[in-house]
Amino acid sequence: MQTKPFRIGTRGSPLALAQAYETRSRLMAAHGLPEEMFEIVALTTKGDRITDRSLAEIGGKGLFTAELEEQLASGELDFAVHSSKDMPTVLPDGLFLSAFLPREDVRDAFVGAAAPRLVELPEGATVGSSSLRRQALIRRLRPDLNVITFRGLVDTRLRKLAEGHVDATLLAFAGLKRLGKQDVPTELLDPRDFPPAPAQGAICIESRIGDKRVNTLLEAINDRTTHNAVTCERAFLGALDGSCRTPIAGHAISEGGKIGFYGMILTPDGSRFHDISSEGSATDAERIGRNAGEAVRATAGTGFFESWS
Ligand SMILES: NCc1[nH]cc(CCC(=O)O)c1CC(=O)O
Repeated sequence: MQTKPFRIGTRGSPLALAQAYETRSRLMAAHGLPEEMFEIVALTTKGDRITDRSLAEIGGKGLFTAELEEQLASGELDFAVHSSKDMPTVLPDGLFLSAFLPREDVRDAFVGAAAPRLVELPEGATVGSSSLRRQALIRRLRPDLNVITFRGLVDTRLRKLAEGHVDATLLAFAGLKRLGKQDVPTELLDPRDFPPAPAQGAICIESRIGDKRVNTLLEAINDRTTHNAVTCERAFLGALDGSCRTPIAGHAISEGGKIGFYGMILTPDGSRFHDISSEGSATDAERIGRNAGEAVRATAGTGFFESWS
């Protein structure tokens, strides 16, 4: 008897679709299944529809995931493929992140029209970015620059750059690579000066807790090292992220059973920041991240978070 195909939920953006296709290919290879066993279902989310305001303004990360999660919970979809970076730290009851694909390059890419490197931009040049973290990190390194909010699909942003709306922009290198645009960056930013967003560069799969058929399928493509690193980074974010208005960076490297973590919070103007390094056993990934978040929160004090809101 022919089994029903798995229904894979995704956003409809070119990046999201590329990520869903990559997931399907890995599942086909891991299980020797034909393409017909997977049906890709693309949904338009609220985050995709509203492109003229910053995410923090319109309600944060859940905007990209709510519709997919409703259809997952109702059984309309079997699993959903996401950029881990876009996932809220708290998921709806009954859903979990069941698998992570091997992580892509975590670095932010600088795309400069006026100069190839961030440090070489002329004084007062305009940089477009939608991310509070990137905006704050740019201002920290280059307080003279004019940083503007700049949302939309990768192609839209690159077009606006080409048309001269801005002198430079920043994008995740991972996303550019997945779109075949690895040659677009004029500089790749060092994660020590420019730490990435928690979970940047990692594709995750969300499914129903207790759905044995689906979770067994997904387990085969889970990358343990990525799972550990992203779990640590998300725990850091979870310990800090009350409002989604705080610029937060976090990067964990998991290797040989160990995990090393570096995290940072900044004021939106980049004038003040607190950072933390910690390490431990990879089996403690979640605790290492959460402890780092609590420690940095305590060092910063409540005044730090209230100083700009
Ligand atoms: N919110 C947008 C988003 N979510 C994930 C990525 C890139 C891919 C990734 O980090 O895995 C991007 C685009 C960007 O930041 O340039």
